[in-house]
Amino acid sequence: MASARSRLVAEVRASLAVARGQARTASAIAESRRAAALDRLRAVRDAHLACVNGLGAQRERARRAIEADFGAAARRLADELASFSSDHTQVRLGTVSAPGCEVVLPALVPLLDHGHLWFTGPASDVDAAVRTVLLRVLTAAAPGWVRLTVYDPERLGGTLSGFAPLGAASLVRFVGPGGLAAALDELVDEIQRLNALVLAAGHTTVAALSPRPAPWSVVVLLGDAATADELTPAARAQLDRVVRLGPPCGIHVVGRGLPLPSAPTVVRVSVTSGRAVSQAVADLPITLDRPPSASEIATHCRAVAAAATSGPPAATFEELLPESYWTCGAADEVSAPVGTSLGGSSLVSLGLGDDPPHALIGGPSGSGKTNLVYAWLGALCARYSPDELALYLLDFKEGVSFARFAPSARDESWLPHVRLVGVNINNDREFGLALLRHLGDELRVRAAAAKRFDATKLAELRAEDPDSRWPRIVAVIDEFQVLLTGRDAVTTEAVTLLEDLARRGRSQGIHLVLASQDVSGIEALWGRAGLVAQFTLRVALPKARRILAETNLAAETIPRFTAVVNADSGVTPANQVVRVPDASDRALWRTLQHEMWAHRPPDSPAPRLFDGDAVPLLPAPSSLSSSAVLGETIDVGARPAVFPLTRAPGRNLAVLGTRATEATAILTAAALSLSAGSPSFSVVCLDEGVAGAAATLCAALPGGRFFDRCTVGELVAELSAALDSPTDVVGQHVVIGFAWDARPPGIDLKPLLSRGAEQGIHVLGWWRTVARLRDDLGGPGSRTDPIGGWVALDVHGTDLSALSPQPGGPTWYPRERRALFFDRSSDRAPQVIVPYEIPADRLAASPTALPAQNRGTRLTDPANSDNAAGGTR
Ligand SMILES: Nc1ncnc2c1ncn2[C@@H]1O[C@H](COP(=O)(O)OP(=O)(O)OP(=O)(O)O)[C@@H](O)[C@H]1O
Repeated sequence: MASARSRLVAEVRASLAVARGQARTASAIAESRRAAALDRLRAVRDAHLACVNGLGAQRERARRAIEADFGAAARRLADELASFSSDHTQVRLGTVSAPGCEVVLPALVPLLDHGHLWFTGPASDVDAAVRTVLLRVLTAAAPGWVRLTVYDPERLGGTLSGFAPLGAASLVRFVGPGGLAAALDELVDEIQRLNALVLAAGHTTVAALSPRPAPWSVVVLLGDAATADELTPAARAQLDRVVRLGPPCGIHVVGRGLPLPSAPTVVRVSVTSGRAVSQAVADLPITLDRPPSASEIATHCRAVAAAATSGPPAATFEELLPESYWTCGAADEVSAPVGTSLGGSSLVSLGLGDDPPHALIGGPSGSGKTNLVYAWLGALCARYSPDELALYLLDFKEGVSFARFAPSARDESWLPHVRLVGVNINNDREFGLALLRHLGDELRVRAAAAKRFDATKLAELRAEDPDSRWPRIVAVIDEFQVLLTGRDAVTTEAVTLLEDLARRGRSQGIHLVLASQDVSGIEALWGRAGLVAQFTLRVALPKARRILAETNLAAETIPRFTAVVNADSGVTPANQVVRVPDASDRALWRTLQHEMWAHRPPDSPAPRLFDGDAVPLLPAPSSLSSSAVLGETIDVGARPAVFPLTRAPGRNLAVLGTRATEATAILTAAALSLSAGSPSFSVVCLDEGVAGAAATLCAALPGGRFFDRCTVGELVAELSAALDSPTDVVGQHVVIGFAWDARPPGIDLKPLLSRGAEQGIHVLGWWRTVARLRDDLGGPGSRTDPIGGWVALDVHGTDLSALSPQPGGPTWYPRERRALFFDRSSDRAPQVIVPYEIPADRLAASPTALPAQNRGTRLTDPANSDNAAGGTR
């Protein structure tokens, strides 16, 4: 039993030993596996760490690379933007910076050649931004290539006063309140002209043209709610056109406060307190640049103006004059400098001869046309003697610009070259016509002489006929368009004469210089291509329109006191820009004129001066005359208009109209001039208003008899009776009748008017209406030939139809101190005359005059045939 137990114990023990062994083995295996797993874990951990470390370094490298690229790109962009801001098409408002980016970028908005810039916000903030923009634009473009038009109705330009120095180069213009519409009209005109130019060249913008034909025009509109009223619907439509069509033409609007139409070209910027925001810079907050101070602006603008007009100093007027006077010959041409070239110091001359033969000068009022003409005339007259050059000077504007060349009460000298001066003739177009007729006559004289000598041009005529004087004639007509305004006989004849002179004057040495400020004047010519083509010398002052060729816009860009001179009909390549000196100084001119006057040829006549505002004096009777002098004709010779009293039927004269002073002057001049002959006179006065003048006249007439309402019947009866016994009439008798229409009823003038003249009894009478004269002739439908001549005052042309050869009457609009005279026996058409003023000494009582109340001596009394005073009847 024990052994069994022992065996059993042994067996258990052995089993337990085996089990323990097995457990130890399993444990050792597990331990070694755990160790291996731990090793693996460690290795993985190490590898992970290494990987993480590598990735971090890599990421750091990548981050650095990205940052470096970003910095470089930002700097590149900043550089590009900076270069943009010096490009004139973009304008810098301030700066923008993106979050997280240390680089600050310029805030640029497009303007020139792109669009418009419209600000909103408090006016003072906006105005500061506008000043920044304008100064930037002026800085970016070449000097002279940006022009400003400023509409600032509230402060009358004060908001942008710093820009005023640009005015010295005509680069800024301030438009006053009320001027907006006109300024917009001008801009639209300009767009139209530039568009035509651009389209003609096959482009769409002026920027595509080279050279650029016109500077940029920046229109600054500083309006507010109150001034918005000035934008009438028409002005609004024009503004709309400027906004839509301006940018391709270089015309841009900048401003605030007006309802600017929306268009893709308008960049809007909202401004407040030094900050701004605009879609054009992605709505990023803009920090506006510090606005320039007024003094900074002024300094800069002065520099721009100076640069735009820079160059060596311009010649003075004295420098245009030669060292010795009158040394040049005019056989081939007359030529003289008018200034120095822009940017240079060489003198630029204007010449007239075979080519170019005639000149057109244009420019708006105040642009310097007259000054240029003075400069040219001074330089010409100093070079050519009066035998070489003759001047005819006419000025149709109100003013006396050429009067200084004629003698006056203060200065007896004259410019010896001047043959004729017409001033204040704006209402006397007839005087322009008279000059053209005179030149036409001269042309015919020269053409006949040339034919005799077989000469084809002036140089040949002068060579063939050295003993005669054939100066070149230069006729200057300022504001000549006045002559061509009106569809009447004056215009028609003037155009015909101009055409003839322009065509044939070239070879005969007759040259026309036409000046005008008015585009319409040039346009009046423009319709006559043949005429304009002869004016190949063109001179365009700043802003002159239509003087140069259509596509030549040089006059738009030139500064003040310069001119584009072009001797090839205005085509662009022939442009020469000249700086014209101040030649208007009176003292300088007086010295020059005195010097030349002192050396004038001994037979040099004083020029004829026609002053439309002056009243001519009745000339002294030169000879015994049988013609009545009525007034001065409007012509070069200042001839008196005369009405001969021949013994032919109808040699009676009617003065018609209600202007008593002028009617009296005409009748007085007629009677006094006739008194140089040997007629006897009766003076009839039927209007109390002129009784004094009539009595004075009567007293001045040798043997004059005076009749009034009470006695006129006796005179008419006496004269009518004399008609029936012609042998009773001795010598010539003239009845001067004041206000015939006021005579008492029953006194019939018809026999006297119809049959008197052939028997030596002439009636020179004043009727206040044409109808009353017609009544005295027998009523409507009666013959008017007893009135051989008439002088119309304030009577309309149509009223004169029965007395005039033109159907419907002459074209006549009554005007002060002018009358229309027609002599049936000699005139084809009536002519305008100026009634004379009667010198007081001509009205001194005649020693042979009868007392006023004396109506005595019988006309038919042979004892009175020599007009000696006789006894009373
Ligand atoms: N080159 C110049 N230098 C200095 N002053 C000048 C010059 N040209 C013109 N002026 C001055 O400018 C003013 C206007 O000139 P001017 O009378 O010649 O102009 P305009 O074109 O004839 O004008 P308008 O047609 O109204 O008569 C005058 O006072 C004149 O003295």
